[in-house]
Amino acid sequence: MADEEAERDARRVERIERLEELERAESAEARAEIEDAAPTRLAAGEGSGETPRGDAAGRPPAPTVVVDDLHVVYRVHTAGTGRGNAATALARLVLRRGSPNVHVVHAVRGVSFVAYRGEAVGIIGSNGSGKSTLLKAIAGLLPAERGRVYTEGQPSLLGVNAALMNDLTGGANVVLGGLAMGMGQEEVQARYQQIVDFSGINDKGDFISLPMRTYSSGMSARLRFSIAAAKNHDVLMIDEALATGDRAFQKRSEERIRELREEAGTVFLVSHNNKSIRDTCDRALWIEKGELLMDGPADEVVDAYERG
Ligand SMILES: Nc1ncnc2c1ncn2[C@@H]1O[C@H](COP(=O)(O)OP(=O)(O)OP(=O)(O)O)[C@@H](O)[C@H]1O
Repeated sequence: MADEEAERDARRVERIERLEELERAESAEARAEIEDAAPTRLAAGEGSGETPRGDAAGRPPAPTVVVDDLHVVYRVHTAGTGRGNAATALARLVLRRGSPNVHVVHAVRGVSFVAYRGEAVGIIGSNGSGKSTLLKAIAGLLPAERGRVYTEGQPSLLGVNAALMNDLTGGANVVLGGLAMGMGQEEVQARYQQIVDFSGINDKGDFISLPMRTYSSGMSARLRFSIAAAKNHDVLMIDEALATGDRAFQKRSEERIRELREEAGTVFLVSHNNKSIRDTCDRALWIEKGELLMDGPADEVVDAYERG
């Protein structure tokens, strides 16, 4: 048992060193050399029990996200009671006790996994189990209390709460969103109609010229997904967006997610819709109380989750 753990740790360290080497590599040739030199076991999926597919030449796939013993803690400052004085505050400092008014939530507890290019990874678990927190930490929006996250490229978190400007029209938000994702003016113009058509916002009238605050939550979520999905991402993380669209939109989204994966990206999908996870993902992580309970083929993990 201890040997297995030591072996796993050694593999993690090797993977991390290789990713750091990749980060430092100055040219595409140097990166290709490092990737070619990677021992196959570095590319084998830890915990999933599956060896991820390689490329057409049989080379092992490149890791895009390495999460290593990640812990994320929220500290919520609750309203004080007004009691206490400088002496009690000093005692707390000296005794290294936290403030009684700080509520600590340990939302992610020691999660480790490696995701690869071309994978779609579903994240499932009950309410409050830590799924969204995990995605935010991978996107770099929350700091790790302990452990580390390594990513290849800039991960994009697409949530139903992603910030668009509610007072602006849907159309203006398509332009803003495209620019914010790094597209040029011309590219945004070229893709504008495709984004609007994909979202289906104009299917029942000219809604795209109305302010977004007049949209239903489903319409807003569809437009957000359509804007984000217009670009190719190294790592795209989607939080529940599919749950809010109708069946036709969900089908289009699943198709687009498949394309994004084929374009060599990695997609993470948080959803309470088990069918979406089964249809869209090949692998799933089951998170419960902040811990990784199971990591494996999506069908097997969802089956186990449904059995409870
Ligand atoms: N901003 C925050 N401040 C403090 N605690 C938080 C915050 N966000 C989430 N939490 C807590 O962290 C834990 C994990 O929440 P998280 O939103 O990651 O779960 P989830 O699995 O995505 O839940 P759901 O399925 O309901 O969306 C919960 O106990 C939640 O109360």
